[in-house]
Amino acid sequence: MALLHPNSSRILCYEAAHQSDTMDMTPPRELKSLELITRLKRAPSEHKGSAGKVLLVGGAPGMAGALMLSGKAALHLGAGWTILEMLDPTSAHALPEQAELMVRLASFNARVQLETTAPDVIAIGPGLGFSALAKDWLIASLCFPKVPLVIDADALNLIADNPEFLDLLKQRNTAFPGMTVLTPHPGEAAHLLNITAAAIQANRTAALSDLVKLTNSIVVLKGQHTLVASPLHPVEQCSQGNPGMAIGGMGDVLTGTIAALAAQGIRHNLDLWESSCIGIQLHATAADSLVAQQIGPIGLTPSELILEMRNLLNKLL
Ligand SMILES: NC(=O)C1=CN([C@@H]2O[C@H](COP(=O)(O)OP(=O)(O)OC[C@H]3O[C@@H](n4cnc5c(N)ncnc54)[C@H](O)[C@@H]3O)[C@@H](O)[C@H]2O)[C@@H](O)CC1
Ligand SMILES: Nc1ncnc2c1ncn2[C@@H]1O[C@H](COP(=O)(O)OP(=O)(O)O)[C@@H](O)[C@H]1O
Repeated sequence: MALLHPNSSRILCYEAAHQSDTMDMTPPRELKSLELITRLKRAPSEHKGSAGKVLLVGGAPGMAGALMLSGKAALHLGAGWTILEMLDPTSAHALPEQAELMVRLASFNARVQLETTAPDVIAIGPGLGFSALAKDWLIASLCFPKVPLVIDADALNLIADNPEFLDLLKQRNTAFPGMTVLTPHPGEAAHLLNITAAAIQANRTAALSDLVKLTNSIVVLKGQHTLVASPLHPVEQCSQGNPGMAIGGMGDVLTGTIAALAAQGIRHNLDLWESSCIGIQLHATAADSLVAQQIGPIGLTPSELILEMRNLLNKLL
């Protein structure tokens, strides 16, 4: 399994180091977060400011779709405003099929842009790439105070490759505990821990615990039976979900979903941990619901999942 990795001695050490943990480890608790959705019920007087402003960063050339999917998810899961900071110049324009999204061309003044926009939640990573512009936005996001921050995809790879970004992440978590969530798939988790995806999959609970220790963040380890934990919360496991979700863009949708829930949560008494847990379970439950209607597993799309999440959320209010 993991022994094919060029750095196989590191993996052997990793697996050996976790053998005793594995034996002692109690199984993760089952994630049961959907009852929290009632907190999102809106008072008759609420306005878009109550639902919060989500700013999403990513969409480098060739991957604009990733950011659009996150944006569509944020919009349909209830964010008051959804702003896309798009890195691809040819895609940074209003989207006729989703005119509600506010699309901007990301430029090299990320810190000033963030200060001017004053988002309630930032999410960074879907299709972000590894350019100097991507790094500028990641640094500015990590340094932006107080608001919940969702870190996904290439933003995780940038943190894995640049120790100074990991330091910024830790400083952020010291100053604002519980305000940052990372959503790696096993490939990104492997990059962060400098092991293989196979080693992550061989002991997901131990890998998650190492990711929490490494980053001091809330961490969502995606894949079959997604796991979530934080420095303050033991591991919980999502029982829902299915292989119909194995399609590019599904993770981007989760990122936008968590961001939208966290933005509403600010005025609806949901913290980032709770918003992340709801997002994970709603995402997987919606996929199961679509498969039960024969919309998948084959050919289930992230865009269809967004609409099913909206249905479920409104049913559970
Ligand atoms: N429409 C678009 O523009 C899309 C753009 N995307 C972007 O493309 C970039 C690359 O991301 P990708 O995640 O596609 O590719 P990556 O190369 O980052 O990761 C894929 C690899 O991760 C590992 N992996 C992932 N999930 C796993 C699992 N459940 N079990 C075991 N191994 C697993 C596998 O080794 C797999 O080959 C990101 O910026 C992403 O946001 C993707 O989100 C797909 C959609
Ligand atoms: N077999 C599976 N069972 C349950 N969930 C899955 C399965 N395959 C993928 N998923 C879910 O789909 C999503 C895929 O995310 P990710 O790999 O980041 O996609 P992308 O980067 O292409 O948007 C995650 O939420 C993951 O948990």
